[in-house]
Amino acid sequence: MAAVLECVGVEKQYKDFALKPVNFVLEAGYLTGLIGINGAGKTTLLNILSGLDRKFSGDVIIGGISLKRNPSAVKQRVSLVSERITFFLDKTPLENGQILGKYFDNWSMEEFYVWMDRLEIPKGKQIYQFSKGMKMKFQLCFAMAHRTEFILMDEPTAGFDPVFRRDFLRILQDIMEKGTGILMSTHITGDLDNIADYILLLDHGELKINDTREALEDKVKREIIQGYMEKRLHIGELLKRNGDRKNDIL
Ligand SMILES: Nc1ncnc2c1ncn2[C@@H]1O[C@H](COP(=O)(O)OP(=O)(O)OP(=O)(O)O)[C@@H](O)[C@H]1O
Repeated sequence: MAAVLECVGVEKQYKDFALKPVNFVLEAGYLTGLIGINGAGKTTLLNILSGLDRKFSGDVIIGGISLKRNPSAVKQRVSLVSERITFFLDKTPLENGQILGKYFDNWSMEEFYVWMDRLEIPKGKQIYQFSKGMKMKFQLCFAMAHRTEFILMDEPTAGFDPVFRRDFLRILQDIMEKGTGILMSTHITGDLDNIADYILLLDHGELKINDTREALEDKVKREIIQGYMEKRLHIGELLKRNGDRKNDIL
């Protein structure tokens, strides 16, 4: 059975912001889009889910293991791709892999090479010389070599050029085909078209939508049809007002 990540009543309070109890379940092998405007709480939530931020209420359970009780075991099963994550910036991707890879049970140097080749990461260049997009790609390579069941991505497309943005969709599909679950935050909903299976919408720290994309599409289609019907009624009304009694039926 595919692993699940359960977010159970996760709450966090900052001075001027509250993440209200958040509950949802992610399934490995699917992509969930986490949508919200600036300041909605996306990064706050992703930092908690990845085990980076330990000061929160509630719990995160992956494959039955509690983040609160066993953070190191959970961190072996989830990785975070985020602009805020730091590696050894004065070292090369290869050196980072050699130094940090040994902390991860499932680390594969071979997989690390394969992904660095695929994403055209200069293996021998120090990371501080990388552009924003290159750093994000490097982190994705690192996450793939770490071979976790879930990858959390915080606005990954922000630094990508339009050409790579398109390639990135193919990459996400390949990752999912390997059985990995993806939770990807964005405020560009177009990034999720044709790829997201589930949608979460955060609004001022509150989870307002937690649904499949299909269900949301059906709802919108129903609303469009409803709108169309209303328009018809309005036209009927117009005709009536214009003295056309024949169209009373409308
Ligand atoms: N360390 C902190 N101390 C106090 N408040 C914080 C801290 N980190 C974040 N916040 C606040 O929490 C709220 C949510 O921030 P967060 O970064 O999670 O939003 P976001 O949805 O990721 O936004 P963006 O799309 O701009 O990245 C914001 O109001 C922010 O000011």
